[in-house]
Amino acid sequence: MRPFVFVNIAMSADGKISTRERRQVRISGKEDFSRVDRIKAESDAIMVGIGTVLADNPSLTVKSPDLRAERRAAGRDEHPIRVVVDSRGRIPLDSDILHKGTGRRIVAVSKQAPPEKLEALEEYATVIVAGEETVDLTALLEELHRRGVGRLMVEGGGTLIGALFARGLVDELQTFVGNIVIGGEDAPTPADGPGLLREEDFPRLRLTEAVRLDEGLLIRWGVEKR
Ligand SMILES: NC(=O)c1ccc[n+]([C@@H]2O[C@H](COP(=O)([O-])OP(=O)(O)OC[C@H]3O[C@@H](n4cnc5c(N)ncnc54)[C@H](O)[C@@H]3O)[C@@H](O)[C@H]2O)c1
Ligand SMILES: Nc1nc(=O)c(N)c(NC[C@H](O)[C@H](O)[C@H](O)COP(=O)(O)O)[nH]1
Repeated sequence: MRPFVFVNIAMSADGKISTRERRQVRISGKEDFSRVDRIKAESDAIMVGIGTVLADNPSLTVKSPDLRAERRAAGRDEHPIRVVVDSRGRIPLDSDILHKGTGRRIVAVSKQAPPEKLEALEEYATVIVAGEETVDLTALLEELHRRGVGRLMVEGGGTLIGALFARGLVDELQTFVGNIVIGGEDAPTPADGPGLLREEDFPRLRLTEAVRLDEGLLIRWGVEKR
């Protein structure tokens, strides 16, 4: 058993999620950021790859005091569990994700992570070891489910999202398309990594919503079961 997994990503009109230097870019407007805050508050956990932590240093906390109060009233932590997928345990110990906001953190590593780093990390987060070289995403999702995660939001980046799609581990995709053009063949996109080759392996999507938001478009897709 694994959680319901949905991906939320903001991309430019030309399909890029940041610059070729992997510098964070503001693609969403106010309306989209408040939508993101709401879907975050509705989740049990929120997951990113280490590339996103190193590039953006996000805290992944719920920003709205009202939404935090709603979670508390429902007997939940103020913020969803923050999960970092970090094969070699590269996460800096002063990352915002380990410090900002109350609540639980999980760092998922593979057997390649140095034991002394894991020991230091355990002061701030629960460490889950899954996989030999990279993190075994299927095993990680099963472990998160065992720990009570029913609804998991994935905030990127492209490498992690590409790997989740390739393994058939995504149930829904929410894409905000913003009104800028970033360009660059090396700029990250919503599903990076090696990509898929055979058409029969491509995840098929079902359009569930397309609405104007800010100066862009929010598109929601369900992923067909294979
Ligand atoms: N626009 C947006 O909504 C948005 C959201 C998040 C990130 N970003 C951007 O994305 C970029 C970061 O993305 P990225 O692709 O470099 O990194 P990422 O966040 O996808 O992290 C990738 C890393 O995860 C680790 N990993 C461990 N196990 C793995 C597995 N089984 N499969 C895949 N990866 C595994 C690897 O170390 C890998 O390098 C940054 O430029 C950031 O600004 C944009
Ligand atoms: N939805 C969205 N629109 C964007 O324009 C953009 N650049 C991101 N990027 C995702 C990313 O990693 C963010 O930086 C975190 O969603 C915010 O992290 P904070 O909790 O505020 O620290 N996400």
